[in-house]
Amino acid sequence: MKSTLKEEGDGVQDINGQHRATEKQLVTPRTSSVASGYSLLRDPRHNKGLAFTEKERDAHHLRGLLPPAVATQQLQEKRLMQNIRQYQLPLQKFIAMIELQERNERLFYKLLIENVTELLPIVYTPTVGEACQKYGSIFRRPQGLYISLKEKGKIVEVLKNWPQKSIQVIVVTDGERILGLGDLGCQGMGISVGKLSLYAALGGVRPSACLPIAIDVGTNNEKLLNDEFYIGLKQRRATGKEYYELVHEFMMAVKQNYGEKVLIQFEDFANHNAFELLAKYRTSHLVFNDDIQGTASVVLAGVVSALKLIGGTLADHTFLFLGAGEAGTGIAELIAYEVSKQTNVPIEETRKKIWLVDSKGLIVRSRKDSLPHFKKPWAHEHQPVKDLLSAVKAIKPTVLIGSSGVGRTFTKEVIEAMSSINQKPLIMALSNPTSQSECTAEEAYTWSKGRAIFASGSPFDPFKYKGKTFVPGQANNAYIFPGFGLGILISGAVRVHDDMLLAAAEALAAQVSKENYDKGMIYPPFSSIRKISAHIAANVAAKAYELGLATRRPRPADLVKYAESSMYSPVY
Ligand SMILES: O=C([O-])CC(=O)C(=O)O
Ligand SMILES: [Mg+2]
Repeated sequence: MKSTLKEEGDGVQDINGQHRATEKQLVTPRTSSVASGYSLLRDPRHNKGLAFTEKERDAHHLRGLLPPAVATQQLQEKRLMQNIRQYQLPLQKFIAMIELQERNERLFYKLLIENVTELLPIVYTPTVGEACQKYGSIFRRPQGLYISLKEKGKIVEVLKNWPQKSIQVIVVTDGERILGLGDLGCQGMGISVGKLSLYAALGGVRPSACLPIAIDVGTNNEKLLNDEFYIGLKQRRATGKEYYELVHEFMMAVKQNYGEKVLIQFEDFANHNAFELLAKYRTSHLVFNDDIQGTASVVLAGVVSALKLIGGTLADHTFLFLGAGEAGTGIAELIAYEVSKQTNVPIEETRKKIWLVDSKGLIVRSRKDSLPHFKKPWAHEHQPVKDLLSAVKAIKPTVLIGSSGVGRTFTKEVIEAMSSINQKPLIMALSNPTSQSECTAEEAYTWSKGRAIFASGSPFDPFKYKGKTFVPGQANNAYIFPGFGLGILISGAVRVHDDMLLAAAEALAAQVSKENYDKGMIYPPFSSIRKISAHIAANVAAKAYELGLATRRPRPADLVKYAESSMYSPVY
């Protein structure tokens, strides 16, 4: 199927064209038309470097500005990969990739798509975490919009300063809980940029339709407050009314500027704000919280897929979580919701096979009054249990999920206890980056004597145990949000519904092959992520139509094909 719109000039396709005007129609004093000559070489969106052909060199006033050799995109890729592989440190590779993104965007995406297994850990988790920690000292060009308390009252104006006018996806963070690394303030921008690079590379959303945003209300990170290179406001975090007013102004300004159909992804907000913002805006805006909803969907997919290895139905299993924040309670709720749909048992009942441990021990009824609202549904009847190991012994879970943000908490004793209860314990160590993972792949396989089915949020290399190679899966929301976003855009969905998260999980689980299972994998490999994303997008879009939330008419007959044909291609 042919895509409906093709943008002039940059050879990329639009996937949600209803509101869109072409770049030409949108020319205002703030935008410039496509550059030529010297400025073309410095325009990352259109630059091709040595790959400009003889004809293009004549047409765009490039004669003499480039050396005589004409390279293919493949040759450019080869050279760049050679260069990147020479760097020892992941952060050096990260900087090389950012510089490429700022120099030649299409080459950046081509490289990322074709070498996704190697480069995902560089532009994304875990390296992006280190990059955010050091963002001030490695700062180059701004890659997104910074909205701080100084911009209060002027946010519409700030949005207008961004050169691209037809935005389809915004990733916004306030930097308070970046991965499992805590408060990184304004330097959380690195996460917004990284997530949106994945929207384009893995989900095929046009890069020019993506807008990374950091909301800066200060930071409580002393180290950053005392860091001379810190790029954010040097003050402690604003809270309460001041905080909520700024966020509200932002939400309203987005709608005013870009209309109803821009997807706003909340990323790495602290628990106390994440739940509240999602609840507040999900009925009035097209919002998605990646840490609550994206993580829930990817983990549900992993558990459903793992049933082929561990047996039983979803309803047969007992779940124990370490960590009862956004990820933990989000996953727990989506699993309970799915079981309830499958069995026709009310969700209040299906929650009872899901237990959560937080820093104070097992969440039980006697603690209910002192719990924040998002933990209350999990306060089941049980005597107090003080730590994870005791909880494993008391609850006897079949599935253990780490979402605590605290590394090395799945100890040898915990994994051994899981292995004594289960023939094939399912162990998911979700916290990021690698330093915060609840255990390593090596630990899970060794301590379970090769019996664990293991997946983790951050990537681990395959591990050989007693002659067998185990390939750990990466239970990271990166599998979900790019395809999920694409599904929203191709259907013109105006709201996110939990059933769309189930649809995404179902599509992802369906992509795991026998070959994958044979290696112990419960997710398909990232190398086929564009295909996976198209299937996720199609399933999400189908659900949006079914729920009456889709606005694109007519509904494309073959949604997988339509998703594929709508995807951004970085080929020159
Ligand atoms: O960014 C990632 O790798 C996954 C995620 O959302 C988080 O850990 O907060
Ligand atoms: Mg996150």
